[in-house]
Amino acid sequence: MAKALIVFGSETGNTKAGADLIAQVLEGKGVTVEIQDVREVNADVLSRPYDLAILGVSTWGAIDEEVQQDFESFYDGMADIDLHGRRMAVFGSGDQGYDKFAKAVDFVEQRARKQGAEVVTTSLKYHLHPKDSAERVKAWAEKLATKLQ
Ligand SMILES: Cc1cc2nc3c(=O)[nH]c(=O)nc-3n(C[C@H](O)[C@H](O)[C@H](O)COP(=O)(O)O)c2cc1C
Repeated sequence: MAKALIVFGSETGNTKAGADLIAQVLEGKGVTVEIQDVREVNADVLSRPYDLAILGVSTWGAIDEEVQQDFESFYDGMADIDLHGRRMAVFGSGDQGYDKFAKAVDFVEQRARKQGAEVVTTSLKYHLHPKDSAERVKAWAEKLATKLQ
């Protein structure tokens, strides 16, 4: 059975809600999912033998590679990890009212690629709570599940 890791950083719960929804879809497809709050892990967790690591990060300011505050040390730690051979995907909540919508997702995706990871699908960005984008979020998770077959 495929194993996926989801690590999320979430200030007000919007990215966490996405993580929960994605986990629910993957589990429904028979994937074993471990969800971790980014405050509880460091980037070394990405070296463990998951079939897919999914990173969820929200955006609080979009300058100088800014990521959600709890995610900062994990993001810094990613720079020291060889991710060749690792399969990853990235998602996160933002607010479409900002010029740079959900930019932290791009920063994390770029870092994953730079460290050698294969990013298996286009990163997912949604506005605020995923309830208004639930179908799109679920479709994204279903696409991830197909990558694990
Ligand atoms: C001070 C502040 C700055 C923010 N900056 C951005 C931004 O630059 N781009 C964006 O898309 N959203 C921005 N947001 C919106 C958050 O990303 C959005 O509320 C998101 O849903 C929070 O997700 P979380 O609860 O998972 O942390 C900002 C919010 C606050 C309060």
